[in-house]
Amino acid sequence: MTEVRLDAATVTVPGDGTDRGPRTILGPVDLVLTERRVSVVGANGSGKSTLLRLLNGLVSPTAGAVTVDGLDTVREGSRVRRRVAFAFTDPISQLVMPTGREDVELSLRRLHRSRSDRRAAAEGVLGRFGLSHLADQSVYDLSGGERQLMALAVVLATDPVLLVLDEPTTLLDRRNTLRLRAMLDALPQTVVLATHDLDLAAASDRTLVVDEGRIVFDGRPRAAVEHYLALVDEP
Ligand SMILES: Nc1ncnc2c1ncn2[C@@H]1O[C@H](COP(=O)(O)OP(=O)(O)OP(=O)(O)O)[C@@H](O)[C@H]1O
Repeated sequence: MTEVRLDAATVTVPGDGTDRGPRTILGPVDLVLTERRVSVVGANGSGKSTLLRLLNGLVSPTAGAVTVDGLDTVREGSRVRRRVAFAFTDPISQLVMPTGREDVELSLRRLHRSRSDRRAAAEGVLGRFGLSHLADQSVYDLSGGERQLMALAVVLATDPVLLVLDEPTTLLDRRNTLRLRAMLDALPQTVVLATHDLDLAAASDRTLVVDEGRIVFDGRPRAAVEHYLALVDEP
């Protein structure tokens, strides 16, 4: 079981040189996450991505601490990143190689030094995600949904213990959303995801509602969604 711990984690950004001074965009947040599926909901700009980015050290807390299985995301950043995969909303920012196969192989370079081992392992990963037939197609020629699934295969290739997903269904149609949900359901990994898709949020074990940089609700998904809807419906 993976444990994510935030101890008074706070993110303050410097002033922008105008009249705005430093601004706390998240926190302080105290959390211990051990559930297999955690979702994060909140309005645009509420701090969801910032919270997610703390989990693999993409953002460092300016005060407090974040640990994953006891590893500090700042002091032990590279060890944390080997355990925590992060998938961005837009898969094209994840796919850096011309084809999915090359991208999966790139992910595997640390695990498999020999080129032939890497090839074989990549084939296995692509097969596992039903993407073998798209492996050699330019990533720019994939549909949005195919690209999203390919990006997930790339980050999951190294078998991370925690998968962090920032709005994974934003670019997907209903069919691909359902495909992605089925794929997530089958994953053994712990998943923390931010989403505006309230059905997806409700399918988790625990939901956090973020508002203006604070966790304003933390609990059962259905109750969290109701809390969030009441919040956004306020005049
Ligand atoms: N590096 C930064 N410097 C200054 N402000 C930032 C920085 N990163 C985020 N912010 C601000 O912090 C707030 C929270 O941003 P964040 O991306 O976490 O929100 P979000 O809930 O993920 O939003 P969305 O649903 O629109 O993706 C926003 O007002 C954003 O402009």
